[in-house]
Formats: sequence, structure tokens, C-alpha cells
Amino acid sequence: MSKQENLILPKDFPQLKNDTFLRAARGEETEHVPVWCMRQAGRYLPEFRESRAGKDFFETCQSPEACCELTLQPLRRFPFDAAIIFSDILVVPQAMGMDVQMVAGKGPTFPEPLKEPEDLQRLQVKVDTDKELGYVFRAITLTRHKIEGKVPLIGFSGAPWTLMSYMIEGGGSNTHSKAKRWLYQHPEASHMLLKMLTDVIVEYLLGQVAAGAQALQVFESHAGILGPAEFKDFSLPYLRDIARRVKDKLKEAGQDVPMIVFAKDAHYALEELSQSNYEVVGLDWTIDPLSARERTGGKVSLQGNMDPCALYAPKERISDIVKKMLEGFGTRGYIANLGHGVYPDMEPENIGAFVEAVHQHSKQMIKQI
Ligand SMILES: Cc1c2[nH]c(c1CCC(=O)O)Cc1[nH]c(c(CCC(=O)O)c1C)Cc1[nH]c(c(CCC(=O)O)c1C)Cc1[nH]c(c(C)c1CCC(=O)O)C2
Repeated sequence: MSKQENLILPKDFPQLKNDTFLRAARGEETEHVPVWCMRQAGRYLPEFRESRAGKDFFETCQSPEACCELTLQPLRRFPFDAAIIFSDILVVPQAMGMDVQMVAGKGPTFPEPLKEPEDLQRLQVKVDTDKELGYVFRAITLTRHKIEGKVPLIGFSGAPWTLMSYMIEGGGSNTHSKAKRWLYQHPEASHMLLKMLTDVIVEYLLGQVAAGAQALQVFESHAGILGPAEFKDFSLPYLRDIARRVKDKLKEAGQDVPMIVFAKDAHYALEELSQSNYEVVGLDWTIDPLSARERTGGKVSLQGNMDPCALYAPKERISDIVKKMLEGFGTRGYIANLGHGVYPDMEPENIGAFVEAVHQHSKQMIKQI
């Protein structure tokens, strides 16, 4: 079966009951502002720690049943308006032939990172995404059934520059100087790698929609380490290309799936990001809500951007912070979220307070309009 036929085949998924997230992504009216959290499935939940205990991280990612369970856990506790499939951005470098391990206390680690342009030959150029990443697609299909239409399911991918930086750094880094060295010493090889990644990411995202993803988020988590000029050269064109190619293919199949771009710390590129073919621009907490609205000129919906550390505050204070954030963004074309993922030491109750505050304040504000 061709990928395109696959895209339009109904899979008899349960009917969606809460579509506030999808409507807000499209800038339509909603009765409350939808809310979800990046890393809502994570170590701050005791049930997550229990499910993950003693198991290898990427083996967990390869089990559709485990991914489904971990995706559903936060929904059992909190009335989130969307779920994001449990997986990781680094499954893409793995699919291209690189070894990646999750080392406790250290994070993701590549034992053999790319060092010089010759190393690109080690990578799989044509990746059969059904074969290499079929386990993610199966996790999405299973979760879409098990979620019973409660809320939409978001699929995701890392963006090319963020994945490139991991593949060269071999793990986390403060300066990203090994990866940035490539941009200045080997610009052609850098573009070659970014293009290879883009091709895989496009197929990967289309496969996720075919499997049942109802929205897609692209994480450019390492945007902030680039300046405006390098971002324009090495990140933005690929982000745009991904959205355009995914949308063109989906359109052919009569599908319309909102796409979110989250380029962390790329406040310098907000105008460009709002004109890069994504319906939603995700924001970290370094951008003021009102000025983000002004700078994006109503062209896109916005998502974010409470400082994850604000969740350490007492509940009443969380409620006040949320209210201010809602007043800044307004209630239309807005999806409440944090400016980055939930921290592992967060008190689960405070996530509940955040979700409740978004729902309560936004309902009142919408009633008064
Ligand atoms: C940079 C990045 C990665 N992975 C991801 C990003 C982009 C988002 C961001 O900027 O944070 C994306 C990601 N990773 C995970 C998700 C699942 C969905 C969700 O948000 O709930 C998503 C969307 C699960 C995960 N991915 C990871 C965890 C925690 C580890 C575990 O469960 O054992 C989770 C829940 C591991 C991971 N994976 C990665 C890191 C830096 C870490 C943390 C390592 C550590 O803290 O030890 C790479």
C-alpha cells in the first residue's frame, strides 16, 4: 500500500469529544482556553517512575503498549485538552543508524557521534520509516484507540538543527561548540546533514498522521544557541520546508492537521516563525505574551509560555500568574502550556492547579466578551 492511500484509510477511531485544542490551533472560538504541558508524561508522576523502573528508556519507546500507558497516565489525573505521544526526538538519529543510549544522571548519549563530514557516510540516507520507526506509528494507533476520543493526540519530531547538534555533540552540551564548528567550518556538509534529516522527518511526520496523530509539533529545542543569522541559514529554511512538504502531502490526501513549531529561545525570530507555514508558534517564557501577540500580528495561534519554575509557587500564586498570562495572550487562538517541559521534581498537584486555573480564568474571560 502506498503511503498516500494509507493516509486516507479510516481506522475507525473513536469520535473526538473535546476538540478545543484543535479549534484554538486554527484560531477558532472555544469555550475555554485549552491546556496541555510539554513532558506531561514524565518523572514528576510516581506512576511514571513506577512504570519506567528498571527498564531501558529506548526499549520503553519501542513498546507501543508502554508508550500508550505512559501517554495516558497524566490524562487520568488532570483534565488536559491534548495528549502527546510518549516517545523521544532521538529515535530519528537511531533510525538513521546511530547508536543512542539514555544514561541515568547524564541523559542521552551517542557513543560514536559524528566528528567530521566523512562520518556522514555512516548514516542511512534513505530511511524506510515504516520499518525503522513503525513502533512509534503502532504506539500512536494504539493510543488513539485507547484514548477513546477524550482529547486529540499530538505527534512530534525534533527539528533538523536540534537533531544535528545531538548527533555531533554526542549528548547534551552548554556551548554546542562541536556542532556549531560544523556550521562555520563545514557549511556544505552541515546543509547536507540538515537536508538528510529533513527528508526523514517529513516521512516520519506523515507516517504519524497516517497512524492517527491529530496535530504535529516540531521541537527546535536548540534554537537559542544560534544567533539570528545562523538561525536564518541553518534552521528556518528546514522548519519551513518540513511544514510545507507535510502540508502539501496531507492536502493531496484531503487531510488537515495543525502544526506547531517550538523553537526554544528563538525570540529573535518570532516574526519569521509566524510566517513559516505553521498554524501555531510555541513560546518559551522569555517572551512577553502581549509583545508576542503584537509581533506575530494575529497571523498564527500561540502556545506557551509559563516558566516551568513558576509551578513551584503556592497554588494561589500559580492562579494569579496564569490569569496575567491569559490577559496577555487573550483567549482566542491561544493554547496554554509551559515554556518548556515539566521538571521531574514538580509536585503533581501544582500541575493540577495550573490546568484548573487556565480553565477557570479563561471561561470567565470568554463569558465577559
Ligand atoms: C531535547 C529533547 C529530547 N527529547 C525531547 C526533546 C525536545 C523537547 C525539549 O526541548 O525538552 C522530546 C520528548 N521527550 C519525551 C517526550 C514525550 C512526551 C511528553 O512531552 O510528555 C517528548 C516530546 C519523553 C522523555 N524523554 C526523556 C524523558 C526522561 C527520562 C526517563 O523517562 O527516564 C522523558 C519523559 C529523556 C530525554 N530525552 C531528551 C532529553 C534531553 C532527555 C532528558 C534526560 C534526563 O533528564 O535524564 C532529548
